[in-house]
Amino acid sequence: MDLYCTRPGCPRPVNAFADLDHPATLKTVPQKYCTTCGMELILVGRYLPLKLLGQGGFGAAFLARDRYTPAMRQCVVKQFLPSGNLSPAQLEVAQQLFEREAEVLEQLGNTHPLIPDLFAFFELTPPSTQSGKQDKFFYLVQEYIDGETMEEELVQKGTLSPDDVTLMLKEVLEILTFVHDHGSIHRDIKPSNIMRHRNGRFYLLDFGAVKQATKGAAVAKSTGIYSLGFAPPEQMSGGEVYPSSDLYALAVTGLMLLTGKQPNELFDSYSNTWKWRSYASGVKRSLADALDRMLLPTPSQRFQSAAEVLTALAQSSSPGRVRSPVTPKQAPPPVPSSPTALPQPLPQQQPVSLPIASTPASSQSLKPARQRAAIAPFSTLELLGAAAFTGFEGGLLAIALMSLLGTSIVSGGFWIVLLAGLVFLQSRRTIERVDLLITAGITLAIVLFVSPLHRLAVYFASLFGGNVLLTVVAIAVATSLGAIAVTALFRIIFNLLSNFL
Ligand SMILES: Nc1ncnc2c1ncn2[C@@H]1O[C@H](COP(=O)(O)OP(=O)(O)OP(=O)(O)O)[C@@H](O)[C@H]1O
Repeated sequence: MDLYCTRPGCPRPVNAFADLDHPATLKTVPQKYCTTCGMELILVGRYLPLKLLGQGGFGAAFLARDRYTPAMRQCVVKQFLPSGNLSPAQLEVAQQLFEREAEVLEQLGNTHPLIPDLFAFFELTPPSTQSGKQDKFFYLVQEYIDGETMEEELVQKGTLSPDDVTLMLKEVLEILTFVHDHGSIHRDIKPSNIMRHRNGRFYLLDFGAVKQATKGAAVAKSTGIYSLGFAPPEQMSGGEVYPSSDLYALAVTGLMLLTGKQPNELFDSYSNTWKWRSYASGVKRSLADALDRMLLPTPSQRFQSAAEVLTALAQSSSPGRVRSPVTPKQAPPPVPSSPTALPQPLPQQQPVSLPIASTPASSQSLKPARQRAAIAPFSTLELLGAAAFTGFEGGLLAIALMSLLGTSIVSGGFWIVLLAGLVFLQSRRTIERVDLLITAGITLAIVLFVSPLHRLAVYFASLFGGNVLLTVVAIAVATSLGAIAVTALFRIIFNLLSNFL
């Protein structure tokens, strides 16, 4: 079994322990330590971190198992890990936010089925890697939701259907009704904080930014923790936030899922309106109108509760033409180009900012979601497959071009341009998987059946006594293997470097 070291910056966090493959040893072994940095791996002797799930503004999240439950229940361990050089005041505020997430999960998660349960909250003080010092890490263990965030779903699907979006909105609105009724405001609703479980139910995650509202008034001063592009004007300006502030962010989330576009692409700053309807078809009028009302700039103009939106959505309305958007009476927020949680003024107007972690995982999360939505990252297998294809094509193109133009600068130039074009098309995922096989098959057939294109292979076949078909295939396979080897070598070097740097 592999255990993941949770010490921030550990150069080799993955530790393999063959003895832990035996359930009896796994249950009874007192502790395991990171072979690189000496950090204890079994957190409080109970939780086994297996892999890094992601890294947000205030910490890292790990998939883990609880060895004190009969089925070694899966769970998520979140570690408090504020990034950057924080002043003691900033650190305290950031720590308060993390502790608040634990408190809210304990209150809300353990009573609502669609908010993750809190399992544990503890701190560890392992010896630091700098001699004589001690580190201090805070951990929060919560229920693991086996599914995908809406952000991940958007990456795969491009857009979601209006019915799917309505389903998501209804479930999240039900959860928000519960959250608001309990005097809290989530304040960070966005696609990456909504998860669809494999059983189809939607969950609301990440209560790190939640704000307890004053009982009765149901308003709270903004702490300035929000996600750009999703937060309403009152939150952006550091003013009071309301239940309708969450409705605004939920509506932006809905637009993003319906259109596959980023908030800044949908917000027209010239007319101060959200212009999204032309990007989404088949949206029922009741849904479109509800979204527009949730997006009004003044909190009092919006629906006043999640329950009101649910009622509006329940009203039947036929698909087709929808009314034009409601014109806001007040200037909406400036919509920035990247929907990322950013540092802002903190509670009681403290001039404190909380920078986001600058680790590789976090910098990935800082990329505009659209880039990730457009092109999914390549797995190692896909990368090697692409290398095999490029090498194969490279071999065939070399035979064809040299047969036609000889071994000249012109044929070399053409070869490079064609290969670069193929690599570009693959990098954009314009051609992938079965397209690669079809393209390789067609190119092979053309080179084999158009005789001027395989003159070079005829020459080699006569030299070595083989037949033309085998010579062509042998050259293409050899260049394909060469490309795989080079790519694998670069991949290994890249992995090694990223472990050390
Ligand atoms: N309870 C959970 N169950 C399953 N996966 C989870 C759970 N909580 C978090 N995750 C996964 O871990 C990832 C990181 O979560 P985390 O809350 O630390 O950061 P984030 O939401 O990506 O960032 P930010 O703090 O900027 O909102 C999430 O994107 C999600 O995929």
